[in-house]
Amino acid sequence: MRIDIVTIFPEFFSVLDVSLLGKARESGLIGLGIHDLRDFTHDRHRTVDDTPYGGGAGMVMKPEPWGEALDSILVPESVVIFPSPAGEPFTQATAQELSTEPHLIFGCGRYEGIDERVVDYTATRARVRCMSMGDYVLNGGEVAAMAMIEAIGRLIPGVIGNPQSLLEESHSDGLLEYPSYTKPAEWRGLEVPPVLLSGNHGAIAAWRREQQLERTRRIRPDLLD
Ligand SMILES: Nc1cc(-c2ccc3cc[nH]c3c2)n[nH]1
Repeated sequence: MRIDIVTIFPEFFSVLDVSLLGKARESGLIGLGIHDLRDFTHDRHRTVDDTPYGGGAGMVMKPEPWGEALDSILVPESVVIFPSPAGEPFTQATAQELSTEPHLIFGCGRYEGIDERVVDYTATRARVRCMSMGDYVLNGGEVAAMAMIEAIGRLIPGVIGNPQSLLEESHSDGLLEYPSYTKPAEWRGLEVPPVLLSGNHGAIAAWRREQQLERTRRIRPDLLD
């Protein structure tokens, strides 16, 4: 997979050079390109925003720099993702779906957002997804893009050492994950559930499934609808 990111804060994504995704890049599993939107401006002040038509507070990102930036990286197979509080919910299912794509482009907005014509025009040349990370408002798309890149990247075969662990996490099967324990067997008067020390794998699997269902009912009943 190749991932390209367009942003006015390219340094924000330098963290992708380390940890899990850093290794995936070194091994060639993920190609990464980070593009400064201001490199696609032509005025002395490298202007990327202007006042909104129709009035209102704040500034809107100009379409021209976005058009040139996306022209420089877009191919018909691309999926262009615009983080947005007005987008469709990004879920584990979305991450799974996008992890099979050959090319993702993340368009990180700032200010009050990007001129809508950028979304409309880009949709004539590639698939466009406006995606929300949740019902709260960030100052820009970079944090959302970072979260999506991590959620997607870790699902790419070969990125995670033990793919079995992907099968047992929250949301991988539509339920919250079961509680986990490790040594010591007793800690500050708290003991590990005895079934986990029994060696009875059938009983352990049944207990874990029940824990998933109980947790999901208690914490996220909406997942059971
Ligand atoms: N889930 C979520 C996305 C955002 C978001 C995404 C892009 C921009 C650009 C300017 N403000 C933004 C906010 N907030 N919350």
